[in-house]
Amino acid sequence: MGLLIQGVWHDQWYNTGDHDGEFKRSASQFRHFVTADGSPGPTGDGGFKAEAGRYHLYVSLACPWAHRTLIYRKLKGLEKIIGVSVVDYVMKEHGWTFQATDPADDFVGDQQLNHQFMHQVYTQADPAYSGRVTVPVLWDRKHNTIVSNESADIIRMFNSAFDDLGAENLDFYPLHLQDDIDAINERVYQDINNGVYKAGFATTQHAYEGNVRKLFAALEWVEELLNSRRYLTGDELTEADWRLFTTLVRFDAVYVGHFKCNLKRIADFPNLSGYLRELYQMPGIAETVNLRHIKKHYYMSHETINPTAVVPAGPDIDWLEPHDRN
Ligand SMILES: N[C@@H](CCC(=O)N[C@@H](CS)C(=O)NCC(=O)O)C(=O)O
Repeated sequence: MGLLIQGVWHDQWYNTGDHDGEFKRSASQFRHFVTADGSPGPTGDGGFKAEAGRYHLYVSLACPWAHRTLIYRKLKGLEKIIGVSVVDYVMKEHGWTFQATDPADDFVGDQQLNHQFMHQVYTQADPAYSGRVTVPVLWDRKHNTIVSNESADIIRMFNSAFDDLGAENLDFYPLHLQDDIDAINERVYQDINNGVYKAGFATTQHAYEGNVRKLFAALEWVEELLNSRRYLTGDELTEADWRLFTTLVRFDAVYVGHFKCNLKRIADFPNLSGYLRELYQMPGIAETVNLRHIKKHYYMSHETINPTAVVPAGPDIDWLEPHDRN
């Protein structure tokens, strides 16, 4: 794990020392938007028009943020027009790499730029880049640069910008639900999506306790919401659900043990566990979930948390068990 400083790679772990043992996620720096006509989006510059074959997505199958973008690429039917490159699951002194630890993973590699390391993709976009080298990244082959390294923005682009190019007619951010989605996203992001990291990367008891309690209070809140609602905002499946899904699907396999989020498992919440299975069982979704990469990534990459890099065998989860939600 490391970062780029003025385009030079430095191997260093997250610094929690300046924040009382709290993990602070840094803001994404490439914030342009692909739009149907190339006009500027909510942030960044214009000039990124939706075109078949022009954009390429870099992901880790382990990463919950990158996973959102893979789900959208699948559900919106964008696989033929947006290529993808997958990094290896081990992220250590070189950060994300394109060298497969397991030779059977022939899908690991940089299909677009042929680099060895993800940080080279960043320095190709900006030779003086300073900051973390994160996935996902949406690459523009035309301008030879990064459009965005913010998953929340990339899924909004995938949701609508490619609709004239034959994308599936599905809208996960419909106008009438946008306020509800934004409000739910905010708490889910702070306390659940990022909450598991804030608990897991905390380096003081105090920081850990505060974050793990908030996380479980938020899970109880969602459990309660799902008593009366099929999905987070009601009857329609939206962006809010997919953003929660990628954390839930990793929870019992990784966050309970590795990140010490162990007050309960998702399996112990009747609504959340049925809801998780319902989403998992939707067409195309299971193909985006690689629990081998997920488990190996966390347990083998975070040396300060799991120095032996031993990966636990369980839990044994039956994803295809009926979800009983209707
Ligand atoms: N805000 C970003 C966060 C992405 C992110 O933090 N990705 C992690 C992987 S799960 C990463 O690449 N971390 C590498 C690092 O921080 O050095 C997004 O949602 O796109």
